[in-house]
Amino acid sequence: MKHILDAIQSQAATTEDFAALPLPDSYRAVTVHKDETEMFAGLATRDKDPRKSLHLDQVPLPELGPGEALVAVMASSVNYNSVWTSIFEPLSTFSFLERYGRLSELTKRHDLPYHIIGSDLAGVVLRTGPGVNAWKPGDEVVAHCLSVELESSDGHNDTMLDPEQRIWGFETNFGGLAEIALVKSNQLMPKPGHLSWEEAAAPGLVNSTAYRQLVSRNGAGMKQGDNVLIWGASGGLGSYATQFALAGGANPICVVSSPEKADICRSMGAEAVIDRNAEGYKFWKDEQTQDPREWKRFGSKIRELTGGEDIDIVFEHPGRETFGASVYVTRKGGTITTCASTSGYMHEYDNRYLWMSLKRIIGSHFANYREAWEANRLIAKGKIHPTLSKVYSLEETGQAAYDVHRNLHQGKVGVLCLAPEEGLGVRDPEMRAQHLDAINRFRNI
Ligand SMILES: C/C=C/C(=O)SCCNC(=O)CCNC(=O)[C@H](O)C(C)(C)COP(=O)(O)OP(=O)(O)OC[C@H]1O[C@@H](n2cnc3c(N)ncnc32)[C@H](O)[C@@H]1OP(=O)(O)O
Ligand SMILES: NC(=O)C1=CN([C@@H]2O[C@H](COP(=O)(O)OP(=O)(O)OC[C@H]3O[C@@H](n4cnc5c(N)ncnc54)[C@H](OP(=O)(O)O)[C@@H]3O)[C@@H](O)[C@H]2O)C=CC1
Repeated sequence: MKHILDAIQSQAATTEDFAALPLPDSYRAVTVHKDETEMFAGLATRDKDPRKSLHLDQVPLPELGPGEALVAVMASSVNYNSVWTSIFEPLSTFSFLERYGRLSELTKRHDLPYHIIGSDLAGVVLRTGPGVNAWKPGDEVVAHCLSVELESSDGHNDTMLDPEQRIWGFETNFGGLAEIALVKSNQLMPKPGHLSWEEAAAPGLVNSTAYRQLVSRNGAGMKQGDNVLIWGASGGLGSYATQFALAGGANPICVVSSPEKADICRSMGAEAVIDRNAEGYKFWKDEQTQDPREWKRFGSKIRELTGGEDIDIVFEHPGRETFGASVYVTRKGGTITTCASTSGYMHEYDNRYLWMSLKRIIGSHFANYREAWEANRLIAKGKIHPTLSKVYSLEETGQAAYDVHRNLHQGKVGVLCLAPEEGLGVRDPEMRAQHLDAINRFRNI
């Protein structure tokens, strides 16, 4: 891999130079193993430890197919989907690989006894397959994680609706937590020049998801002045949702679980912040029974912070624990938009508050290429910033995933893949200097 890294670091290598670089037969990648999917059987979710299930393996280079690209990965990031993969919940991701493998001769490549995970990358294109014209070896890129086949008419209005829609590195193999990744070329986007490799790799998945869920007309279609309730406002998704709300002239009401996280939200510019731990909300009296008085206490706190107004849009992802409260505190005609259920996917809410007050629940999942492109463009223009806190080496990915699983992190956790150290890959230092404080806001806290 050294000659690849040297070419990238030289900044002088041409497209032809990159195209002529010999590719290795194998490379290092973070994997889960098919024969270990039962290793945590009987343990509580919290006790399933990604450090035990994530391996760093030497794996063979996959064959390059039409419309695809092989990318040298300089840096990646940990997403919660990699936590799900590593604890084999809600189901083992090998079932996704087996299903994908049944689709065609080419997709059979993905059905292996190991799963290379990871749904973000920043790096350099090494090779492109037949039919790829928009990208060439040597291009510095980030990759979004939408993988689609687009053979059906269903996906041609909004590619997220393709019946063969998958999340790369979660429902496909050859993901980004590795030295080399295999992507479809329509996952590629230009790497923002003012960011280092690890900063550029951090926003991708969560930034695109938050963009669709909150801003896009496919999601909540946020507008100026909206009161937006953001759960986990300093976490992966929430740290971008908060920035979108502020940049779009809305009013974020940020929910977090510690004074440090509340401070980060304030430093981003949010004024209304709720520390759910300090307030001691108990939306569930026991495993089966919610407590509407606690929804009301939460709603009163929101009214206190907004001058008496209720929520136009709830940015939901904790799921079971918070969903009843989210539906309750939404104003008449308002929207609850959800993309996940971290605390449990069987939600319960009082439907009277939904139908009588004409509220809507919108399901949202990742983003189409255009939405991911628009979200990346905002990063490239310095309107939205990475929220990278801590950076680990590829060897330490298990610990990185453990931090996210245990909610010990802030914003995003990065992983260096081929990049030998942090801070490399900046091509526009002048622009970087203009945004340095914002870029570093989450670092080392
Ligand atoms: C970007 C980052 C994102 C995230 O982080 S998201 C968070 C992580 N992701 C998750 O937690 C989601 C993980 N995935 C899942 O839990 C499962 O993946 C799903 C629940 C989403 C789907 O379940 P499944 O069993 O995999 O697929 P089925 O579509 O339900 O198909 C199973 C069989 O059921 C049949 N079926 C589907 N709908 C119907 C229907 N309406 N009526 C009758 N049958 C139906 C199908 O055809 C198929 O059948 P046949 O097994 O024979 O192929
Ligand atoms: N469908 C999609 O396209 C996507 C789905 N997801 C899913 O969204 C979820 C969140 O992802 P991400 O933001 O990256 O994860 P993070 O862990 O980085 O952030 C989530 C935040 O939510 C808060 N939170 C967690 N549990 C609860 C709870 N029980 N009640 C209230 N708040 C809670 C925590 O903040 P605090 O403790 O400060 O309150 C936490 O920091 C995951 O389940 C992930 O799989 C993520 C991206 C895309």
